[in-house]
Order: sequence, then structure tokens, then C-alpha cells
Amino acid sequence: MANWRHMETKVLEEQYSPSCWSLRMDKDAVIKAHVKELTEGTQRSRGITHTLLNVSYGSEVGEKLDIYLPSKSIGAFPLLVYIHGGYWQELSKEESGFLAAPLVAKGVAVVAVGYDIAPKGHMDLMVSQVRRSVAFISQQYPLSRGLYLCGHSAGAHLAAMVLSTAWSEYGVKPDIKGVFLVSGVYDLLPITRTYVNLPLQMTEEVALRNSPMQHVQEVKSVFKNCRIVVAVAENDSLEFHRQSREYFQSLQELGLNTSFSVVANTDHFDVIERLCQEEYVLTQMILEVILDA
Ligand SMILES: N[C@@H](CC(=O)c1ccccc1NC=O)C(=O)O
Repeated sequence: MANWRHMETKVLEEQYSPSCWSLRMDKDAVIKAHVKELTEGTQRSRGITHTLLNVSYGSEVGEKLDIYLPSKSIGAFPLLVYIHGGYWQELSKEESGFLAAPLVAKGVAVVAVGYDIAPKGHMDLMVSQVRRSVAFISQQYPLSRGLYLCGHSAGAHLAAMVLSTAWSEYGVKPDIKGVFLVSGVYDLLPITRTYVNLPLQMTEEVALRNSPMQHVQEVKSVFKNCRIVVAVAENDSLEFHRQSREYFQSLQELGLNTSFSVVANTDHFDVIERLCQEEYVLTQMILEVILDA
């Protein structure tokens, strides 16, 4: 396939419109079903787990997170921080607890992070917010049995940016033991040439500064032993496959502990929705990584 720089805008925009590639439903239906699945799943998780909702990790209204806790826990549990997707302009933490039930049942606490989506938030702010949320959690739970990150789509981009944080500026060094990046974007430059950038208004400079592909060296210097799983939905577009593969390859070339998975029979949306199911291959992979540590 052509290099993205040589694609017509229409073709590039289609590559970066995940809803065009689902084999299950049409464009509008798949997004509607996605929001419904995440919302209902989050309601279910809230009904069956002990929760701490709207915990502030910063002074801004949007700087809040929800914690889903295992029962009978005394603080010595692993924590999985989930960063939602939605192209930095949709969704919120209110639909982001859907994955908690099967993890909490195995003794893993789940944190759903809220951040200021565009147009209120801009890229530098969102990156700073997710970094501060992880710093906050690591200070709040010093006895935890390790921190894990999971991000979907734009949230996988933000999780990858957390990995390349200069932690000295945050006064902590979180014990991040594993990261699950699902159908993410790691080079923001192509995005600047699409409709996705309308509310974001990123310049090329902002896009480069916030592209995980540009910051893999920082990952190496801090997280030599962290397990990094790069996963992409089988039915994601070629550009999404390329982005995941290239990010994985850069990490691998640096000798990091990383693996690459194409999740069979999934599209951009159910690849993450299905984390509410215990038997789903990605849920099992996450549990194996966390419980084997
Ligand atoms: N314009 C995008 C919309 C999109 O990606 C999206 C929309 C609502 C909620 C989540 C989304 N994406 C991934 O999480 C698309 O074509 O799929």
C-alpha cells in the first residue's frame, strides 16, 4: 500500500476512520453499538464491584478517575489503569469501567482515567493529564503489586506516551510492569492531515512532540523489563496495522520485552469491548501477564 504521505485525503481519511472497516455493522451502527456496550458494561461493573468514583488526581474538573476494587483487599493488589479511546474527542471515564468485572474477580484493581477531550483539551494537556493520573495512582497505592496500563485507540497512544515520561518532573517512578496497547496510533503526523484534527488543531510540531514513535529511547531508559503487548484488531485498516507493527518493531529493536498480536475476528471496536468477557483471548492475556508477575 502507498505511503500515507502519497494518499489522497479521501483515502487517508478512510484509513483513519475505524468504523469503515467493521465487518459486523455499518459505520454509524458500529459506533452506536460500541457506546452502548461500554456504557452497559460499566454499569454492570459498578453494580458488582466496590468502587471509588470521581477521585481527583488534579485540580481541574476533568482530572478525575474511577477505581474498581477487589473485595477483601488490603492494598496489596495489582492495579490496571485503563485509558479510553475515542480519537481524543469522544467517550469518558463514565463508559470506561466495562473491563473491570473479570479483572476485579481475580484480585486486580481497575482504574478508569478521565481526561479533557477536545476541544476543551488539547494534545499536550491530555498527555500531561494521563501522566499525572499514573503518578497519582502510584503515590496513592505504594503497596500495590505493580501497575499495569491498558489503552484503546487514542487511549493506547496516551498509554504509550505515559511510557516515555521523564518521571523526575513528576517526583515519582511508577512501578509499571506491563502495558497493553490495543489498536493504537503511535505516529500522529498522518492524523494532522485528516478530519480527526479539526477539534484537535495540532500543528506538525505538536504532533511530533506527542508521537510515541519519536520517544522510544525514553521507554528503554526507564522500563527495561516492562512487558509491552502491542495488539491490533484483525479487521482494523492497513494504516492501523502499519502503525502497531512499526511501533512494536521500534521497541523490539531496542531490546525491550515486547510482543505483537493480531486479535483474530475482531474489529476496532469489539477488540476492546470484549474485555468484559473473562474467556476473551485478550482478557486471558492480560490476566496471565499480571498474575504470572
Ligand atoms: N470517526 C471515527 C469515530 C471513532 O473512532 C469513535 C467514535 C466514538 C467512540 C469511539 C470511537 N473510536 C474509538 O474508540 C470512526 O470513523 O470510527
